[in-house]
Amino acid sequence: MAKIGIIGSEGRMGHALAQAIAAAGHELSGGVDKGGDVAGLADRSDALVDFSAPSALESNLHAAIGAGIPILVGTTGLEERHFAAIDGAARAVPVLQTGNTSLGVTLLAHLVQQAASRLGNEWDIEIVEMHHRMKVDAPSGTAKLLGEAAARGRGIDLAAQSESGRDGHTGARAKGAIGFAALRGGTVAGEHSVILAGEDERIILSHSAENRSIFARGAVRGASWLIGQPPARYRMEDVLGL
Ligand SMILES: NC(=O)C1=CN([C@@H]2O[C@H](COP(=O)(O)OP(=O)(O)OC[C@H]3O[C@@H](n4cnc5c(N)ncnc54)[C@H](OP(=O)(O)O)[C@@H]3O)[C@@H](O)[C@H]2O)C=CC1
Ligand SMILES: O=C(O)C1=N[C@H](C(=O)O)C[C@H](O)C1
Repeated sequence: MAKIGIIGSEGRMGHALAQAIAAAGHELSGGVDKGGDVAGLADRSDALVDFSAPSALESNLHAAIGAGIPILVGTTGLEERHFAAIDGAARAVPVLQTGNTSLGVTLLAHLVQQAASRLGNEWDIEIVEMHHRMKVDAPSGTAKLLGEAAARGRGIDLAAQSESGRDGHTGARAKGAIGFAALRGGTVAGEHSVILAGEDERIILSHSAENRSIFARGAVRGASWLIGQPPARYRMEDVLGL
């Protein structure tokens, strides 16, 4: 049994995570939200799980380092400086960062990488996602993760070849681009489709999250797996043995 602390405990994911911690037989060591004592939470936890906001990331990493415990970062909307901070923290403690903690999306990313590597760049890749009306970042962390998988398969740099936010006279699609489209509405937990569009045919690889429990279960599995691992940066693939 592990003592797991939640950052963002009063949020949608925080509530789902509290249930998943109990269901897995672990102990909830406590939770913090904006302005809370994250260092104090880290001191009484075996691992931290962060589903909060990018602005909280650096103090969360410091708290994990201060207590010498692992941290799983599920927060999305992260930028380059956040990834640099994660790399730095991973020299001191085990850190797992992912845009999606579910088994299904982790496997989907593998399938996308394989499909992209086998099909030439005359096959256009578009990633479409839909989430609930309260989501604040776009494209979703999962869409970016799937885009990275497709880019790895193609052997290209995603940042240099992504197209998003098309509007107005955009001109023709650039050959080899990976496109993103984000829809928002209702209470959708998470829908992602990777469309590989070729001459006269399309392959569509999709994942539907029916509720947040899949993310919560994956996060609990990831956090408990991190305990006892040496300091490094980990991925959900490591946890799930994929
Ligand atoms: N990786 C994955 O598998 C998944 C990732 N996510 C991501 O997790 C994040 C949270 O999602 P969700 O639960 O829906 O969002 P919510 O807005 O429902 O919850 C966020 C929580 O974080 C708290 N918070 C905000 N700022 C801070 C801070 N500086 N320090 C500590 N706590 C803070 C909020 O508190 P307050 O209200 O006081 O601001 C709130 O309780 C998002 O980035 C989302 O994209 C979501 C699902 C799955
Ligand atoms: O904000 C959400 O709700 C979700 N965020 C993650 C993302 O940005 O991909 C994961 C999931 O799709 C739900």
